[in-house]
Amino acid sequence: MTAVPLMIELREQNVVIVGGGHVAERRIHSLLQGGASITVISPVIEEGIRFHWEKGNLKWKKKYFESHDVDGAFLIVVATNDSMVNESVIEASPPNSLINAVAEADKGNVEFPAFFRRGKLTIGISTNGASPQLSTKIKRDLQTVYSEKYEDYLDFLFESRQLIKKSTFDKMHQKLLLKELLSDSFLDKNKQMKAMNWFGKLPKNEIMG
Ligand SMILES: C[C@@]1(CC(=O)O)c2cc3[nH]c(cc4nc(cc5[nH]c(cc(n2)[C@H]1CCC(=O)O)[C@@](C)(CC(=O)O)[C@@H]5CCC(=O)O)C(CC(=O)O)=C4CCC(=O)O)c(CCC(=O)O)c3CC(=O)O
Ligand SMILES: NC(=O)C1=CN([C@@H]2O[C@H](COP(=O)(O)OP(=O)(O)OC[C@H]3O[C@@H](n4cnc5c(N)ncnc54)[C@H](O)[C@@H]3O)[C@@H](O)[C@H]2O)C=CC1
Repeated sequence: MTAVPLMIELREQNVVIVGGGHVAERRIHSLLQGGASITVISPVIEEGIRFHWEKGNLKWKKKYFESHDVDGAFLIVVATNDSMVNESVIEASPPNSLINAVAEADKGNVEFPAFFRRGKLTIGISTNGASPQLSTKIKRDLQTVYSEKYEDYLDFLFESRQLIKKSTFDKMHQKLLLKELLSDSFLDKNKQMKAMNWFGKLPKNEIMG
């Protein structure tokens, strides 16, 4: 069996992270980007987690895990260094909750891919648990191919698409035009501005507004 990639909306969802070590810190870094409502259960926490706790970005319960700690959780990150504790967290998890078991992936039902963002572009890599370090290596390779330039480029593609969709061009022409924007030459800011100027002047389809 192989896991299916999904992008997930976690804004204000209850996420419980059991354990406050290095892996928990890595998860927090990703989850805060999604606006999750995070509670960390751990007697001690890494500096990076403390930083976010002091800023009010997450809750911290300074204690050992107890089964009621995962009540009402949407996503649970099982990240202690004690396999017996990890086991009891999984057992206490509500039915249908998402579980990321960092020490034994098979015991959970969601995995975190290696990923990076360029504005609206997200590139995630998974090896289905075979080699997380290969994922990291591939991520570094792709970071050079999809450089910082892509951040503005994605905004350009987004805005152009809105304008093209509102134009009187038929669907076929719209699709062709959108495809043309994938030419590397549009990574150039000047070319983007010229194109936007042109798209802005296209007659609009009044029915679509
Ligand atoms: C299945 C998965 C489930 C999940 O955690 O979601 C999982 C599972 C496990 N990882 C383990 C070990 C390590 N993981 C890393 C690093 C990363 N691990 C990540 C994801 C995943 N790890 C998911 C699969 C993703 C995929 O298939 O690629 C990354 C990509 C993303 C992230 O963590 O955010 C992140 C890179 C961050 C980045 O660069 O972006 C390192 C290196 C390091 O820490 O520097 C080591 C030590 C070296 C080694 O063992 O390889 C162990 C053994 C633990 C033990 O020995 O006890 C297990 C448990 C098992 O194999 O069952
Ligand atoms: N998925 C991944 O990417 C990786 C997974 N791992 C696995 O993840 C585990 C955790 O790794 P690290 O974060 O580096 O460990 P760590 O040793 O830095 O942190 C462990 C944390 O668990 C907490 N803890 C221990 N007992 C607890 C309890 N009863 N209740 C609540 N919290 C408790 C500790 O206070 C500590 O904060 C490792 O044992 C290893 O098996 C390790 C590296 C990468």
